[in-house]
Parts: sequence; C-alpha cells; structure tokens
Amino acid sequence: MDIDQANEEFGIPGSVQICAGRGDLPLIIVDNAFARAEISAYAGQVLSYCPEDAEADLLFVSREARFQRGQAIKGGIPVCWPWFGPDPEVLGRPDHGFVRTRQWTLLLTEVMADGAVRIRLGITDDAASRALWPHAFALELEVTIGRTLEVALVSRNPGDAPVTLTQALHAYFRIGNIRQAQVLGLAGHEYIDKVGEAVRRRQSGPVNFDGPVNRIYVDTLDGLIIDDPALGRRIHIEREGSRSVVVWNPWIGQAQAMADFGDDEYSAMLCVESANAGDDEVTLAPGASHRLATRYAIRSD
Ligand SMILES: O=P(O)(O)OC[C@H]1O[C@H](O)[C@H](O)[C@@H](O)[C@@H]1O
Repeated sequence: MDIDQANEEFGIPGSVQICAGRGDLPLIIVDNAFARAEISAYAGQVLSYCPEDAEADLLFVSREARFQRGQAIKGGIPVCWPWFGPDPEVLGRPDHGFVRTRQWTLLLTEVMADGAVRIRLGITDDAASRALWPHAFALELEVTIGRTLEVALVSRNPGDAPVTLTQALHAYFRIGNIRQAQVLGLAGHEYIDKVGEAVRRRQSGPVNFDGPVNRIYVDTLDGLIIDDPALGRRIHIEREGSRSVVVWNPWIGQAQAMADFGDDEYSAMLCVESANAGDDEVTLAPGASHRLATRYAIRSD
C-alpha cells in the first residue's frame, strides 16, 4: 500500500490518517470527538480503541508482539478465518486461518452523521489463498469508531458451490488484574473445555480466573460483560451472527511458552471472542453472505 496515495484517497483531515506503523505495516489512525483508534491494514486488525474519557485502552497488544509480514500480531482484534483454532483438516495449515497474516485493501473511510468514523477493509481470494483453501471468497471488515467500537466481519461466497467456515473476532481486552476479573452472561451455558481433553461442562455463575482458561461456550446469543474492578470498569459486548464465545487466558505456563507474549502479561489481558466455532459452523450458499457483528463499550457501572 502506497501511504501517500492512501492518504490522498482515504485520509480525512482532522480524523483519519494513514501512516507507516511498526514494521512498516500500514496503519490507519482515527482520532475523533469520541475516541482514538488504530487499525492495521495488514491483517485487517483493530489494534487500539481508546475513548476520550478512558484511562486505559479497551484492547491489549503484547509488548512482544511481532509486526512483521507473515506473522500474526499478538493483540487487538485478530480475524480468525476461514477456520477458528487448529487446521480442521489437519493438513498443516496455520492456526486460525490465513487472513490474519495477509495484507488487506482499504476500501472506504467515512464520517457518519453522528460524527463516528467508519473504515472498511477487504480481502479476496488469490492464488496463494486458493493453495491453502480452494474457494473464492470476499471478506470485509467494517470498523466504526464512535462512543462505542463496532466491528463487523462480512463473509461472502462469490463461488458456485457452498462453503463452510468457522471464525472469530479474537478480541484481546486490556484488564487491570485477571485474578479479580469476571465474565458475566455465560452462566448456565455449556462449554467445550480445551484445557485438557475437550470435555463438555456447564458454566455455573460468572467465569473466574485462577489458572489457564480455554473454552468454547456453545449456543449463546446473550450479551456479555467483563467486570474489571482493578481498572474500575466493565466492558459490555454485544454480538450478532455468532452463537459461540471463546474465553481464553493462557496463564503462566503458556505465557512463558509463547515467544510473542511477555511472561507476566497474562495478568493484564483476557480474550473474549465472538465466534462461530465448534459445532457453530457457517455454511454459505453460492452468492450468500454472513455478518458477524460486535459492539464493545466501556462503562463504569
Ligand atoms: O497464539 P494464537 O495462535 O494467536 O492463538 C491464541 C489462542 O486463541 C484461542 O483463544 C484459542 O482457543 C487458544 O487455543 C489459542 O491459544
């Protein structure tokens, strides 16, 4: 992406600027009356959203994150697509699909009637993607920076055969202290416990953290709240087009094992991912599309 040309075409004086970010990866910076945000055009990944009155960013990015083409950026909201988790066909393809390690195209920037800024990025199939996944696709990420952060992932099947996919908006939230944090809104729901032998369990009460957590909650449409007393805030999450939620904290052992993650950073982050994962697959008929949409708000209630 040519930065000067991108600014000429998509820059909006006073609110949207495109620059070379870390590792020379093109970065879209939004600064408006509501918030400041950063979106990487590499990977189609929101990296930062900080409302005007917030003391800390909504999102966590590891201090060890790699900003390098071909590598996933650890933090923000990576897009897992067209599969969530390990390669479903065990062919040695990368975890969480391939769009989080590719360049996306900036398609649109606009100021909405209420002053919020909308950014649209897209990615379509090419020879390299078809070598991994033999399907035509058109994927768009729509990010709206206003009083809340809205992120929508729209998958379209332009091909002539049905395609089936799993996916996630793999949000990494900044947390004051994971030991005091809780996730509300999942009580009574069944989950696949990926720590150990993928046993199915049922959640009772809020989700608490005192060890590694890696779960796919199934059949849930409810809104979620991350209660974070250490930062004195609650993150509200609303979802559309997603029946599953992944909750992940690597805790101490996995944190130490990940090269792109600080050993102590597990205590300052939590992933609550709006997903179509596990049995919650999306099948797109030829010409059909699916919208996975999320809204995130920071509140002090
Ligand atoms: O390290 P990554 O490939 O980005 O994946 C990070 C994590 O993502 C999800 O939450 C999965 O449930 C975890 O099993 C995985 O470890």
